[in-house]
Amino acid sequence: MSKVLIRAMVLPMTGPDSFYPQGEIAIENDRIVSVGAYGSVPTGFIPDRILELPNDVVMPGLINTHTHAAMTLLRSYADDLPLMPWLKEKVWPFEEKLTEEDIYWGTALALCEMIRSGTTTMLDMYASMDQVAEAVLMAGTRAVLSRGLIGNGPNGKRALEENIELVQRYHGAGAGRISIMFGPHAPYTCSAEYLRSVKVEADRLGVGIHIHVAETEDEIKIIQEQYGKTPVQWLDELGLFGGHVVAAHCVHLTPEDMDILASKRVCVAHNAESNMKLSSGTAPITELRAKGVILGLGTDSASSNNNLDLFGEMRSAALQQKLKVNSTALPAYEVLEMATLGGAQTLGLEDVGMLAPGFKADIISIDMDQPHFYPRFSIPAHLVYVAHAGDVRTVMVDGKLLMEERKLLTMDVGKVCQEAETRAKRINGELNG
Ligand SMILES: CSC[C@H]1O[C@@H](n2cnc3c(O)ncnc32)[C@H](O)[C@@H]1O
Ligand SMILES: [Zn+2]
Repeated sequence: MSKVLIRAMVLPMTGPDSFYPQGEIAIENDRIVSVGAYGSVPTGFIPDRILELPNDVVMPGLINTHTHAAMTLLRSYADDLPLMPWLKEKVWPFEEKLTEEDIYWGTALALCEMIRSGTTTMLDMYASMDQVAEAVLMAGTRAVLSRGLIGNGPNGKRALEENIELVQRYHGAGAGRISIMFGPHAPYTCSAEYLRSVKVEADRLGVGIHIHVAETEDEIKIIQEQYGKTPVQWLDELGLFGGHVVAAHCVHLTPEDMDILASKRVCVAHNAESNMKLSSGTAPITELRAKGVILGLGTDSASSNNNLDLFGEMRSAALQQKLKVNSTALPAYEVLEMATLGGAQTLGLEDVGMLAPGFKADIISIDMDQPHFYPRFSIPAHLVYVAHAGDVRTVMVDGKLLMEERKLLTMDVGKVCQEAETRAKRINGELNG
């Protein structure tokens, strides 16, 4: 039994007006007991530990709703290309060379970076997902994991079996910190028959589906030529929607596509920086919000971003919508919601994304006693337009500290960086001499 009391400025993300300049959060084991102003802690709550953080803002841990964690090994390896040549000429040949251990260490590197930038939960899509799950269990974070399924390739059938085994082995692992979804890669890499069989298995096992959708104009053209429809219409007609689905990107949508996403309650993972870097386009986030679509933020991989910093991603997402629509689009609090509660809803996690009694104690603190945070007019604006990864001081998941005073407590950062460097350079040597 552990009891922790945090004293700080508290932004609970329970509504635009809720903020405690002198707040307190009481935590018992993995859950929050109370959140309020100084003195609000229930009588009889005797903490084992008090974290005094009067100059920090404490908020829910950030949620990355679309990534490929192990691709940290390809960071700054394949730049300045559009999606299809990037995948076909650079990324897929590199990925062919990855061993299971490479994927473990690449994921560990991603988790070091995520914790250090305040991300407590990710939705991942990759191969060798047992390795990813083990890295998550070691790091102590929360994760939703999906086996990436390229159905049209020679390994499509085996990959689907692996996704089924992943559910059986890891759904609920780490005291519920890990859950599993199916990960059909995209409508252009999976046939109709394959996608139907993924949906049958997802329904049978009671888990969701995570898929790239409508990311580029090339994709729209391919699907239009093959099926005479938009990717969203095509997936809808196949019956893929209706259960829990996370559609990553959704950059190129018709008004009818947006209505389908809204009516089928498809959740959208928005990846502003990856969409900019690959020159894919600007997603219609303001319109999707207006239609009531559930929205989260993702970084995509460290190969198309090239970092996993959700603070940077919040800023980019906001600025990009302002450029596309007008300066009132996507204000700071709404972006913060996408990175916290919206992310939790996107991943189907009911007890994270807010600081409230009964919620999981997934909490971060940001050191506000730095020149770039003065004067303190608006905390949400500071968090979105000013803050960066290096401002995160404390990270807690399930009531356990993963980082304190910027020191990682669950991982040996030096060892992880060394392993990643050696492994990435080995593959580069094999490919490029
Ligand atoms: C089969 S595992 C997942 C697969 O997806 C690739 N990938 C990474 N980023 C993107 C993206 O933005 N669009 C499409 N595919 C992407 C990754 O390299 C893996 O091969
Ligand atoms: Zn992706």
